[in-house]
Amino acid sequence: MLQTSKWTVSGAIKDPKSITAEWSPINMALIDGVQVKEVKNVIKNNGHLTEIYRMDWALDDLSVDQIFQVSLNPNGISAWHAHEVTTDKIFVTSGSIKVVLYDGREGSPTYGKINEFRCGALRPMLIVIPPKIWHGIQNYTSEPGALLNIVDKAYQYDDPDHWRLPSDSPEIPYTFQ
Ligand SMILES: Cc1cn([C@H]2C[C@H](O)[C@@H](COP(=O)(O)OP(=O)(O)O[C@H]3O[C@@H](C)C(=O)[C@@H](O)[C@H]3O)O2)c(=O)[nH]c1=O
Repeated sequence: MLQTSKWTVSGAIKDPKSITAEWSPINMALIDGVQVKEVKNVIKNNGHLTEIYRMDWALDDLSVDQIFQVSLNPNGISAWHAHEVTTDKIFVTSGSIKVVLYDGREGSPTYGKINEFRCGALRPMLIVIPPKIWHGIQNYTSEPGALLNIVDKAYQYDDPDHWRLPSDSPEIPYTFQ
């Protein structure tokens, strides 16, 4: 590196690499079984179109049994959720929402791993969350946000496939800031 005269000041720290050439965070090795399908908005004269889900993306061979929407108030947090047999396919459709995953499956090759995605209108993507993966969402903006959840097993009113942990559970090595 070219030696230059001293120009920094005490305490200055040089940035490490933080992003790949495809504009993804560098430490984003996915939890085993998690898939991400990034899409691009089609901008039209009168707005834009965004594909949410296609069977021919061939992400898995699961059916679509139900789609529901979750809105998240500004600065809202909804965490932690897990399902034993249901796969969540989450797509943030408005605002910007952080989607955080944690692999608590003992024996998994990515046991203990966290994935954090910032997604929404600015960076549209479908996140496939296999069963038994803990997940939480945070609207870290002051604007409303919403997501669609495409599931392969519809919500069972009498016996929900849904486990919860508090958003600040020490069991999951993640802190919502
Ligand atoms: C999922 C669902 C819930 N409900 C009811 C059950 C409950 O009284 C109320 C809130 O449901 P939940 O507690 O599951 O909602 P919520 O706590 O927002 O959980 C949701 O958060 C996102 C991030 C997820 O990952 C999903 O697991 C989904 O369950 O809505 C339905 O009527 N239909 C449904 O399809």
